[in-house]
Amino acid sequence: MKKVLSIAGSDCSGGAGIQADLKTFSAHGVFGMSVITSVVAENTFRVIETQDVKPDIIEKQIEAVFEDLPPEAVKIGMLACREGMLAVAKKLKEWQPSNIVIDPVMYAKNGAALMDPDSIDTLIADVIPLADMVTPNIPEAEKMAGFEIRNEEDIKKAAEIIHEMGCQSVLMKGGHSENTNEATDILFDGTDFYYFSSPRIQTKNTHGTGCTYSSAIAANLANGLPVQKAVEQAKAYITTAITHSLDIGKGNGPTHHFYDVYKNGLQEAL
Ligand SMILES: Nc1ncnc2c1ncn2[C@@H]1O[C@H](COP(=O)(O)OP(=O)(O)OP(=O)(O)O)[C@@H](O)[C@H]1O
Ligand SMILES: Cc1ncc(COP(=O)(O)O)c(N)n1
Repeated sequence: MKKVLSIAGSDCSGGAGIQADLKTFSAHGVFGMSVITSVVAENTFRVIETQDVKPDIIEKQIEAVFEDLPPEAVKIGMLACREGMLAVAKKLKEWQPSNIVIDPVMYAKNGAALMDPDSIDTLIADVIPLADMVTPNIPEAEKMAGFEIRNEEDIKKAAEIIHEMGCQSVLMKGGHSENTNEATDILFDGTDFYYFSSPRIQTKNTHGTGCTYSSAIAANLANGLPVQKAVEQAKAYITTAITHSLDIGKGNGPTHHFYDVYKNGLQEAL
């Protein structure tokens, strides 16, 4: 069985972060592992408080995983602060895993900050260059690229700027472009642009979509799929997981991760 590691924050309400990542890994038939960077007291409608894990403990968790169970892919989610980013970058440079997928989490769905805005320079200089794929949503891409994204040309321009930061590919997620009937993501591999579209589902229950999507991509890469196929199948998975998302909690409910969701997603992708 392939092994996949998530380096991310803990969402005690189970919809996003490490919890979403591990559910996604199980649904993809890979062995999931976790390095927790921050403990977030949050639920479907608010973030109460976060406590960042000490950089030394982040490093030791990574050491514990890699010296014993080296993963075939690594997904990186919430990195709250500069010190945590540097700890992760240091250990990944040391262990050099394949298939690193980085979801540059900056805000929760309700707008609460999950990353110190002052650490964006460290994210760009020290973390992004490690990535085989970076998966920003539109607001995150705007912060990274440094300009407002208004149309498809802007999305492509931002993808090129982010690619220049040293990652192998960039997947621009279109979940936030709410004035269209489609949810379209655009992958840039440094040469070509590839489009992945699904019908836009009318639901408020999208807590954890970004976490789930990047984890599904990492699991697919670990299972040996080439990059475009990994994204295509992850797109089918997230679309089905949103279609069957759960109307629980007072805010944005979570996506659904039953094994049949993966099977259905795969069938839709084929
Ligand atoms: N309402 C929707 N219907 C269909 N697909 C969606 C919808 N919302 C998001 N998606 C898809 O879900 C995936 C995650 O994209 P999204 O932009 O929501 O990520 P994110 O912003 O990082 O997540 P979050 O907002 O939860 O932090 C993308 O493939 C996107 O196209
Ligand atoms: C610990 C943690 N990590 C990430 C997110 C964002 O989740 P998403 O972008 O998938 O909705 C979150 N709300 N909490």
